[in-house]
Amino acid sequence: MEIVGSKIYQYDLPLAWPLPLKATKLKSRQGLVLELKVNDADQGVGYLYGEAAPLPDFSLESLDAARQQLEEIVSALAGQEVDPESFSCQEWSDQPVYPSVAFALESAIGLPALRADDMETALPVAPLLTGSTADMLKRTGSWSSCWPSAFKLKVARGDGELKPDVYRVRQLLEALPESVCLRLDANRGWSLEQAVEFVHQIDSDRITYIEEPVDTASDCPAFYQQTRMPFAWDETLQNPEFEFSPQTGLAAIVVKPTLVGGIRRCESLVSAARDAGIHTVISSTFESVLGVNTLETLARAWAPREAAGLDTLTAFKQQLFDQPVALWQRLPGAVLQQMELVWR
Ligand SMILES: O=C(O)CCC(=O)C1=CC=C[C@@H](O)[C@@H]1C(=O)O
Ligand SMILES: [Mg+2]
Repeated sequence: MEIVGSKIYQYDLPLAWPLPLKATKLKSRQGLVLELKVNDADQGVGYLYGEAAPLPDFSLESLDAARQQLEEIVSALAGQEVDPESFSCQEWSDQPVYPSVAFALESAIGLPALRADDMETALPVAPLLTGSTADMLKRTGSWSSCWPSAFKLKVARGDGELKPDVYRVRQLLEALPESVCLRLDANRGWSLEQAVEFVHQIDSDRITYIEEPVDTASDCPAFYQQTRMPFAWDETLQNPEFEFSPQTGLAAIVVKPTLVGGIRRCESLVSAARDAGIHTVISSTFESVLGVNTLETLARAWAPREAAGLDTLTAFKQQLFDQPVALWQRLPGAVLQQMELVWR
């Protein structure tokens, strides 16, 4: 496949409420959309898209740095032949490629090769509960479709106080059918003692796992030993030096390509986890609908039966687009015009 041309657009989409991250409350979400014009021996000329949307507080690269690196790599790719099945963007840069940039490039080029034949069967998703306990109970209380296997919610957001989390989890478990579990995410917000104490105060049988339960990752095995509560890795995977090796008590890896890297890096983590019998949850980072659609394709390819962590579009007041966009087609003019063309 030949890269015939490329453009980079920038979006700025309002969020439905200020999104609490670590230090920041985000009112609008910004990101880059890469458009590649390609010529494929079988398909002819077409358009492929990728999204680079570093998340403030979570990504190490800024939007400007991502944009600059994306420009450098697409310049190097102009007129070049690439193999969608093995394309690795690191081969086109002297610098370590930022995760968000690798995700944009490798998903734009590699996604057609990963698309499953069956894109119709619904992908299971673990809905993300946000806001106050009342907001969460309102959402679960008016649940009208099939119950998911699990909901996800954040814990350890207070100032070290365990009580609010304990009450919230107890209330939710009481309100939900017995068959529904919770996935909790502490984002490394607890000490080992706090995490252990928390588990002792809840009905741990209906907690699938706690993502990053403790502030010191090397304490995870001790956490499991003292509680028998499975844990999952998210932040741990974001260390570029990280190499997968299974640990007792590790239930799942929560893979966020925008924060971990491109298809090649994520694929190697997913396959190492699979070999070790560890679950993979593909998860989003508040990307636009374009990025979330890409992540859905990856989830179908890598972990089709696992409830994916893709319930983040509800945070947007307005979506980049509402209609399905066919592969190889150019995005409609009205969608492109909503964004700023920042490079061509
Ligand atoms: O993983 C999911 O189910 C949804 C996404 C999600 O929870 C997150 C996305 C990005 C940053 C955090 O707010 C949070 C996480 O840490 O997992
Ligand atoms: Mg997490």
